[in-house]
Amino acid sequence: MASLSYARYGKDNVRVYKVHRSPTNPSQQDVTEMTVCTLLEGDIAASWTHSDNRNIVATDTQKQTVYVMAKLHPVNPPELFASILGQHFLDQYDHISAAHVTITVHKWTRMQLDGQAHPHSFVRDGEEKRTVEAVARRGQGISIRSGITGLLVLKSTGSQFWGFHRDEYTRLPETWDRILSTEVEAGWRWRNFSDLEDVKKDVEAFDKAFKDVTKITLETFAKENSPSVQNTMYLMSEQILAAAPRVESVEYSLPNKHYFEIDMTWFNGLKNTGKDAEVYAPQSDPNGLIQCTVTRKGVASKL
Ligand SMILES: O=c1[nH]c(=O)c2[nH]c(=O)[nH]c2[nH]1
Repeated sequence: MASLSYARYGKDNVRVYKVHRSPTNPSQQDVTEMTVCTLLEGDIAASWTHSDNRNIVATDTQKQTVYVMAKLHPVNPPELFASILGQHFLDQYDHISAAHVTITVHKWTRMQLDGQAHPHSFVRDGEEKRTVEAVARRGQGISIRSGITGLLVLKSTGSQFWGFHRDEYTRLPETWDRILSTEVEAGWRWRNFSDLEDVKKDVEAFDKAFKDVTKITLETFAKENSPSVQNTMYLMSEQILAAAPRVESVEYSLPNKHYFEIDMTWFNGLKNTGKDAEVYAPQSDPNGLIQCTVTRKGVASKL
């Protein structure tokens, strides 16, 4: 017969905004906007199997908890706030065995006006998001995966793709000069944290890693004469492992967003391919999709 083999539940898309006003100058403010998801595991099966809701911490309660924790605690870095929330659910509810907390941070960059940082005006200067997935599991500490998604980049030259396998299915010509564009999704997993205090001890590492990953990703993308998306993402991952000692593994997922040359010889012999190519057709689909996980030596890998 049937048995419930896995269940978790919670509130998704909890939108939260928090302002910090300087105690000495209240118009000098910092803001954070994020979207939070909480999912709880534990002794909850009876709700599914026997209509018994006694152990169900309502998803509304989980949402109210997010608001209260955001009021009582720092929301930055998001890795810390996710850990505080996760640990709270374990401390508050004995029958909950694991709390999954996912945070997506939305960019608000301080405006620069006449060369001056404005005290309380911000601009959305990019759609890329900082992300965190934390799991607080009773007796097993806190595991954290940080990430960045939606970072759209393009280079108009400095990318090649040749020497790949050819057979009767192959049509793609080799190229020594092509456009390369992708929407970066990167993730980095931290060595397990024994508890919330352990997270707090390393709290500066989170913002540093996010800055380092962004810089390494952009610089490597721009500077390398890329032989393939595969090689470029590996070089990025290696540098991140070197820059962030507590990071155990790095994951990249990179779509290859193609730009096709357009043959215009039908129009009075107009040359627009090869070295004459200037006008291209950006493709929305299909796209290549290249993924990897690069693990610090000595840590078990999945390949
Ligand atoms: O960098 C690339 N890797 C591939 O595996 C591939 N395949 C393809 O058609 N173009 C590319 N580009």
